[in-house]
Amino acid sequence: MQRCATFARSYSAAVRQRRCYPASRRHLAQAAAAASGAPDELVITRPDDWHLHLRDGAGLQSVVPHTAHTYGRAVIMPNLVPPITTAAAAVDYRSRVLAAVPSSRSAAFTPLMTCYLTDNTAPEEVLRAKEAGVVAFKLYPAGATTNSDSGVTDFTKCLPTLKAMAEAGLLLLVHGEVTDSHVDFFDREKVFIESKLKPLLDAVPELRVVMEHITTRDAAEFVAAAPANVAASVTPQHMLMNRNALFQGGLRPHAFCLPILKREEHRVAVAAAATSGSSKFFLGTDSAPHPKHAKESACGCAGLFSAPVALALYAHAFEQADALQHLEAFASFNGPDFYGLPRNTDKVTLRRQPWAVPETYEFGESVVVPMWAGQQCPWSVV
Ligand SMILES: NC(=O)N[C@@H](CC(=O)O)C(=O)O
Ligand SMILES: [Zn+2]
Ligand SMILES: [Zn+2]
Repeated sequence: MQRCATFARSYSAAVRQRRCYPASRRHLAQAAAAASGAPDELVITRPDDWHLHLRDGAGLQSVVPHTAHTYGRAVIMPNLVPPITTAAAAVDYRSRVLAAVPSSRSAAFTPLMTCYLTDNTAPEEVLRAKEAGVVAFKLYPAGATTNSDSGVTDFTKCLPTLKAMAEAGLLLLVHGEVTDSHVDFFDREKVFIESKLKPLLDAVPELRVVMEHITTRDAAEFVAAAPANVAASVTPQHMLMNRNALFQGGLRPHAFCLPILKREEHRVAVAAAATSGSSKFFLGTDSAPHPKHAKESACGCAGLFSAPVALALYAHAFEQADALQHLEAFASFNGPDFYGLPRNTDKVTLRRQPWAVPETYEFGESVVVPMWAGQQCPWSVV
């Protein structure tokens, strides 16, 4: 709020001084930025998306180009129907993803595959996954989110497998929510940290763990204080939106994702952690497309499709926090460093050039409503 007021003031001052009316929204924004000393252009190392849902079939063809266009690599989530539970299935899925990459980016975009952890994943599967170039296993507590019915019911059943992962250098990516019906929906993440994540880390202290899509002050503080083998990915929606977005003038299915948006104090804490410059927090959009009709339903699916707009919105969130100087590390350095992979070497350019986010994008036979649909996004990826 404070920041918006400052912008508004400096914009009017700029217009007054020049005694003219800028011709376009871009000029308006640039005038405001110039008056506040903010940059109009950011050139950063090409980012990676460390948490992405691409689906399969015709939908996959529609969404892959949005990510391949901007990012060097993406960690591809395995929650298909049926889920990708084996190294062999991950290898097949990787070839379908690669076939959907536009030819202009085919040599430049690398999907990093994951496998879905179940109660029955054998330690040998971890070794096969390692051989196949799979980078991580994904822990979905059974029933916690979209397509998670085969998820883990009790992590102690997986201990030998988790130990094999630590030995092989594979990461564990965690959807950090409990599913007990007596736990308030908005407390699922906080309760998960105490009742599941801490015991898991005590049992396998050497395992590299990413707490995915953190949404609470509790998670931000937990990760910041944890040892160096624990990190977190952060989505644009959890930096920019609080739970009021779910009820703005009526029920808003396109703001529904899991973990669900939280109170403003949690948004502030998550945004502060992401923009702090700490190397423990990195970009993971959790872009999760669902057909428009599946969201606008009596029992709507969870997930925001952010791939076309996420990087620009992260820039917006970092600017709101006066922390644009930390955007590049968050988007392009902290993720590969944590995964033990090289950083990208080429660049992308963001320009202060507002654009109206389309109401829909093509999604197979259907359409998908993106995050920020119909709203102005102040930054563009050139
Ligand atoms: N984030 C979501 O709300 N949905 C994701 C699943 C997930 O990441 O939990 C999806 O696959 O649709
Ligand atoms: Zn999740
Ligand atoms: Zn996800």
